[in-house]
Amino acid sequence: MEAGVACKLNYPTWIESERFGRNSTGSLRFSRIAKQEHKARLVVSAHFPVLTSSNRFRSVSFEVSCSSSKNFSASTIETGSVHAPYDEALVLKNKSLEVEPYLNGHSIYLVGLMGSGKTTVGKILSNVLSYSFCDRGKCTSESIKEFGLNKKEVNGMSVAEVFKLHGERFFRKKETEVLQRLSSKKQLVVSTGGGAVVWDVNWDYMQKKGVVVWLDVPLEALAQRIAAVGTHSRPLLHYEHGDPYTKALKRLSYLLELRGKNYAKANARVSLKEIAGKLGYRDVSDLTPTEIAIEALQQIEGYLKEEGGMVIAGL
Ligand SMILES: Nc1ncnc2c1ncn2[C@@H]1O[C@H](COP(=O)(O)OP(=O)(O)OP(=O)(O)O)[C@@H](O)[C@H]1O
Ligand SMILES: O=C(O)C1=C[C@@H](O)[C@@H](O)[C@H](O)C1
Repeated sequence: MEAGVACKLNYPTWIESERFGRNSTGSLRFSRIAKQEHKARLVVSAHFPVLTSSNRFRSVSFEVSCSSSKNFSASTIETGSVHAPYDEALVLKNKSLEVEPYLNGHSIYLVGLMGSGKTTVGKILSNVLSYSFCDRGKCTSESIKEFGLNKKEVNGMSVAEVFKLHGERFFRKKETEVLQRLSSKKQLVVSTGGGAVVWDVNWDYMQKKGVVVWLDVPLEALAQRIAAVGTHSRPLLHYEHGDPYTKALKRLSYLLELRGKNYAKANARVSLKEIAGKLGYRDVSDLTPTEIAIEALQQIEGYLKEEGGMVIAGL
């Protein structure tokens, strides 16, 4: 009887469809009752190892035991292993559902050096949380019509042109105006400019109804990303000489020295080095933007739990 029930229930399929969470290692137990025939209860205990960059599948070892309404003592009917895929979209969704009650509508402000992924990760977070995404003022929500201060244009000019014509200070003032206007809104994910952390007043605006999250990416990885797309749209890199990678690395090192203590004031820090270490990856470039977004939610949850939930003024 037991083997027959086990075959019908196809337990490797459950293992693949169950939530494994994103712990780097651990174990799970779950059971199903087969209504047909002898009302048997099958229990699967699964143990899953650390993820490695070379393999985004987990080799899950399992033990299946079975008991029936007539015979309560469980007997092991099979042990073995299956390859369970790591479904990052599902993990992200589950994490967002866990975080939502703590977040309670707080906006998320992403800060970090240029190229750190504020736009890329921000879009993923806004989708999964159903928040409006704002790239320095331009928001996806129709109800928020802000002055545009996004990457492509400020009053019709590129950021590079604004820096050239009006200077950095003018740009920063506009950035502050945008943050001030966004500060009264909830349910936003905001990708801020790399230098937004420098002016104290911006912190008051970001933290009024928001949690500030620092995307902490190693300088070499940032320089690689920027070199891949070119430095033309990032005016602060134009002060340096050399090939795009060298220009980016030099300027970013200088900016980090200047701003490091400001980024460190963020409520939550997402360190790519730490995530790569936890997941057993050799290099931060192995991390997907979704894996980074999951860690951001994890860090936000940690911060809000520590703060006793909804402590941010006005919520
Ligand atoms: N996790 C990642 N892995 C690899 N490339 C990434 C990752 N995240 C972002 N990128 C790439 O890095 C570049 C910069 O990303 P993005 O525009 O999201 O950063 P940003 O912090 O908004 O930058 P900026 O402040 O300069 O506008 C883009 O080309 C993007 O595709
Ligand atoms: O680090 C900075 O100061 C900047 C970063 C980019 O996001 C742009 O907002 C602009 O190039 C300034």
